[in-house]
Amino acid sequence: MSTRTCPAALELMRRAVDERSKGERASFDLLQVREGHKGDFVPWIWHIPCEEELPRVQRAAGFEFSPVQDCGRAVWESFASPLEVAMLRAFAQKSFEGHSDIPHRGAEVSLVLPLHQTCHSTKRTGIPAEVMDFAWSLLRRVEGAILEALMPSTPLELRGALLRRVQLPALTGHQQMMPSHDSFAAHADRATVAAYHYSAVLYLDEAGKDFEDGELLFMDRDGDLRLAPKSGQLVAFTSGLENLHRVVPPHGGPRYVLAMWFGTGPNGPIPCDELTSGFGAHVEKQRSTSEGQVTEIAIAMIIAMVFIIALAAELLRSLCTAARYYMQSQKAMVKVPICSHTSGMFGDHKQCA
Ligand SMILES: O=C(O)CCC(=O)C(=O)O
Ligand SMILES: [Fe+2]
Repeated sequence: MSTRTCPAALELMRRAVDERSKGERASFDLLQVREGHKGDFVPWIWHIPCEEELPRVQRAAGFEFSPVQDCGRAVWESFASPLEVAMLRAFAQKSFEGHSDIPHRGAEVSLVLPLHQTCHSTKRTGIPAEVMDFAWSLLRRVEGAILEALMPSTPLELRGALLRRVQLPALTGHQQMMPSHDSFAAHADRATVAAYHYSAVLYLDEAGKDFEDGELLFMDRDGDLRLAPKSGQLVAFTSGLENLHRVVPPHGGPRYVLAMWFGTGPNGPIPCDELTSGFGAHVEKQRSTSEGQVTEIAIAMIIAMVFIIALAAELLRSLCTAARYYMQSQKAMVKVPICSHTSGMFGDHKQCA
């Protein structure tokens, strides 16, 4: 069974989006609604009723799952250190901009891909071990934070992790955003991928500083709740329709995030072909670039060799000519006798050497 879309779930989501997109909507700052906050080093936690219809239609369509009993959202204001943020950003930039052979899909690079047991051998290309170790431990920390704040009833399994850059106007070519993954459209993560039960987003930039707008909006029935990204901030939420959300398009700079999804229950790892779909285009591009470079170098070497051979032939010819002249002049010098004339009592006398 595919872990991906279920048409009935998508239809439900479409209806919820229609219903919540009508008319003027009130808008509040999520962090101003301070229920559940206990102190500076603990997350803001909101418990909200679960949306039951989505899991129901997914189960009817044959998707297995462990029910998510407690729904909610949570925000950690400084979850990742500035060094961790800088490392993730640098790694994302490097992979998007072609300075490595890390597989990416448009402006997304998957961190889960190289760690996946069945994809591991074929797709572990170019990602430095220290980056993977660091990313892996960060992902485990996020998992631990979700377990603590949102209390799933069964252990979590990592089912997706994408480093993503959103930039407007969108870049073209191999760095363009994936239309199917653009988070500007209102959605519930679990409606688009049935195996996603908990979502988390780590922000690597700051709204109002690195870009304008770009807030995450939870589209609640009574209005929108805005969360303005801050560097190092983590937001986690249950992935059902209770957390229908969208991203306000940012302006004036790229907006980097690490988006992560976890699942409970028996789905198991997402099949390799689903995880790898669309990834790796840049690797191919790089290969063809390096093949092109090899051809160019070979042509340049052949031209240089022809030039050197012609030069050497010319040099040899000049040397031979010079040597011939020299030999001839030597011969001429030998053949011409050097004579001296002397006159004496017994007549003229000629003596040649
Ligand atoms: O970038 C964000 O703030 C949210 C991203 C998101 O909703 C998603 O990737 O599903
Ligand atoms: Fe989402």
